[in-house]
Amino acid sequence: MLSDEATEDGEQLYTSEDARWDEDSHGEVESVASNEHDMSDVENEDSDMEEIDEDDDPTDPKVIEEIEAVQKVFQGIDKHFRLINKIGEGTFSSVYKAEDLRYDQYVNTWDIDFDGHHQSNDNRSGTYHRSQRRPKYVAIKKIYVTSSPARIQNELALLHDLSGCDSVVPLITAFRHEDQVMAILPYFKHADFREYFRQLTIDDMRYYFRSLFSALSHVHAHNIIHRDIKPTNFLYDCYKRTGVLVDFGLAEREGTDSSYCVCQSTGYRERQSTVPVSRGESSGYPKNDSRRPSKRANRAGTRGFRAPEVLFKCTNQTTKIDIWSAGVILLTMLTKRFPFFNSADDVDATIEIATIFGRARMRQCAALHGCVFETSIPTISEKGFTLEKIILWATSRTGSSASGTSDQKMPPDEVEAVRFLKRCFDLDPERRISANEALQHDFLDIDTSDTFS
Ligand SMILES: Nc1ncnc2c1ncn2[C@@H]1O[C@H](COP(=O)(O)OP(=O)(O)OP(=O)(O)O)[C@@H](O)[C@H]1O
Repeated sequence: MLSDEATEDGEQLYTSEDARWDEDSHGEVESVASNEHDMSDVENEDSDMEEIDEDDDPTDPKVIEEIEAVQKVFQGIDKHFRLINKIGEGTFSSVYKAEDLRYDQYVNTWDIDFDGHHQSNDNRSGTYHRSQRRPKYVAIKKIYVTSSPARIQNELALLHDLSGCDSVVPLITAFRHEDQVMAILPYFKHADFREYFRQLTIDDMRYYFRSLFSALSHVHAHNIIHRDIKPTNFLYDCYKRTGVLVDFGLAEREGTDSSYCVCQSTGYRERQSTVPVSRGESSGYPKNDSRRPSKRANRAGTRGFRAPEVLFKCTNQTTKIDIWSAGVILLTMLTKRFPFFNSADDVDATIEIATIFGRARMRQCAALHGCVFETSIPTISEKGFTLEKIILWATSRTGSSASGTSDQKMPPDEVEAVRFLKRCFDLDPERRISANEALQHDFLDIDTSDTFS
C-alpha cells in the first residue's frame, strides 16, 4: 500500500514498499552504500561515458522556467533529483528526465539495468558509488492538478500492483505537496514511433509485439484494462528490441465500471449468427425517442484506437479493448500510415471501421451490444475490404484494371502478420485473441534470447 510519510524536507510523500524517501530506511541504506566494491567488476561501467542526449539540453526558456517552478513547489527535490529536461507532455501530465542523485542510497529492485551481476559475490546489494558508474536516470511524471485525486490514486495503485514485469513501467515512488503529485519512474530511452515505424521489417514487428503482448499479458492477468494502448504509451527501444508500457492514467480494474450488456446473455451470439447479415433498412424509428435514457459507458481512450465495443457503448468492456488497440498499431506498421484512423468523433470512427469491415459485419457487431447499425454512406459496402487489400492499397501494391495489372502477392511472413492482425481485429471481443493466446501465435513465436536487456 502507498502510505503518507514525512521527509526531512517536511513534505508529505507517498512512498512505495522499497521505502524510497522513507528516512527510517537509512540505517539499511547506509550499510548498503558502505559495501566495498571490486573495481574490476565495474570496469565496463567506468568506461561508459555519461550519455549525452538531445533530451539533456533544455534550450527552451519556458522549459527552464517550468523546471524552476517544479523545484520551488517541491522544496528539496534538487537534493534527490537533478531535473534535466522536459521529455513529454500529455493530456494529464508533464514528464521530465532527471538524474537520480541518491540512487546508491536505496535498494533499486526496479532497475532492469541493475548492475548487481557485475559486482563481487559478497556484495548482495549490487550498488556502488556514483563516481564509479553511469548516472542513473528517472522520469518524473508531474500529474496536472486537474486530474481528480481518485484518478491519481488509481494510477499509482495500479502501477504499484503491476510491479515485477520488465515490460511494464515500475513505480519507484511518488510524492505529493498539497495538490501537486509526482510519480517517479525509471527513465526508458526510446525512439519516436514516427521516426521508425515505416522502416520496420516484419521480423522487427514480431519483436515489438512480443514485447507489447508480454506487457498486456501481465496487465490482463491482474484483470486490469490499460484503456490507452497507442505508440506513445509503449516506449520501444529499436536497438534492444524491447519496450515498456507506460501511462496507466486511464487504466481500470475489469468490472469496476460495468453493468449488464446483452453481449453477456447466454445464447445471444448463437441467435445473432442466425440473423441474416444482409437485412434491409429497418422499418422505422420511434417518433419521440427523447424519454429513453441514453446509453452510458466508459469511452476513455484515444481516438483512432477505440475498439468497436467502446464505440457501441458496451457496458461490459473487458481487457480485449487493449488487444484491438494493439491491432491498430500493427495495422499502422503494415500500411505505413500514421495515424491510420483519424476520426474526430465516435460516429466518424465507426464509419472508418465500417468502411473496412462492411455493413453486414458492423450490423452484427452493433447488435451484439444492443445497438442498430444503419448507414446510407455509399463508400461503406456490404462486405467491406479484406485487410490484405487495405495493406496492399496503402503500400501501392495494387494493380489497376486500366493498366491490366493485378495486385502483388504478399510474402509469407507478411501473410502471417495479417493472419495475426485478423485475430486482434475480431469484432466480437469474446472471440478476439487474448494476450496469452497471442504469445502462442506463430507470428510471435520468436527466440527473444538475442534481445538486449
Ligand atoms: N518512464 C519514462 N521514460 C521515458 N519517457 C517517458 C516515461 N514516461 C513517460 N515518458 C514520456 O512522456 C510522454 C507522456 O507520458 P504519459 O503518457 O505517461 O503522460 P500522459 O499525460 O498520460 O500522456 P497522454 O495524454 O499522451 O496519454 C510519453 O509519451 C513519453 O514520451
